[in-house]
Amino acid sequence: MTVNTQPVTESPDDPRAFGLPLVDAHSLPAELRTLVSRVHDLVDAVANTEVDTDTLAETAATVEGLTDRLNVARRQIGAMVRRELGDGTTMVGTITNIVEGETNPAAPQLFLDRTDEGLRAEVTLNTIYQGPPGLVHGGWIAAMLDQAVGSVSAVETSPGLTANLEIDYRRPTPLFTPLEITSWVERVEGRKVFVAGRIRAHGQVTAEATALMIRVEADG
Ligand SMILES: CCCCCCCCCCCCCC(=O)SCCNC(=O)CCNC(=O)[C@H](O)C(C)(C)COP(=O)(O)OP(=O)(O)OC[C@H]1O[C@@H](n2cnc3c(N)ncnc32)[C@H](O)[C@@H]1OP(=O)(O)O
Repeated sequence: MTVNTQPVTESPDDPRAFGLPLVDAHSLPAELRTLVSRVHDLVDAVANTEVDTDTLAETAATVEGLTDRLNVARRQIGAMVRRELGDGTTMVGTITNIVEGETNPAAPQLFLDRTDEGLRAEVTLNTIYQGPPGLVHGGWIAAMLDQAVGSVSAVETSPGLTANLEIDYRRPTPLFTPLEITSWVERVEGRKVFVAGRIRAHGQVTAEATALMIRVEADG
């Protein structure tokens, strides 16, 4: 049996949650956010460490114990989070989303916010997201753009799934550099939402995406 003892707001009536457990981002405990951030740093430390084997073995045992401690109370798969955007509107997504999820230490925490054109985020990536030396992995570039175009479609129309995603890699996307990610809706035809997005580093476009999102309705 799993028990969730965290003091979070349950709001099952938002149709964008598809009947799944939904919490408001602002009600997540500060302690959880701190833990996520510390583990994010831990992943980077593990990925890059050259310490001696005794330290490695001790650390592995410690981490195993911590994992067991946390696993006594797990969220339901698909649990959702609702975040408030700068203009007061809200966005709903899975709480462990690999790009944006508040509780996911592996996520780069790409927090998109509303602009006049669509959505925008800024993020700086470290070697956890490395593909070629010093550069962001192409799959991660696609993942961030998928998130950005999927989210703008959800915010400006209603939630949907990516049917098609096309990426043009224009220039290498550097690590340890602020990246600006933007997305916007180009047109809507019934359930089909045609969207686009881009990533810029130092003001120069490094990648561009076009995508087709298909809006889905909650059952019942
Ligand atoms: C569940 C929602 C969660 C919400 C979370 C919100 C946060 C968002 C952030 C998340 C961001 C991350 C996002 C992710 O990671 S989403 C995860 C990755 N995507 C998927 O897993 C989707 C898999 N595919 C499907 O489930 C189905 O194919 C879908 C649902 C997409 C459509 O199957 P459905 O049976 O419903 O519809 P339909 O087949 O009648 O097609 C409808 C229309 O679309 C046209 N068409 C279809 N495919 C293509 C194509 N490839 N190119 C061009 N056109 C295409 C088709 O011809 C038709 O046109 P028309 O004949 O009407 O003119």
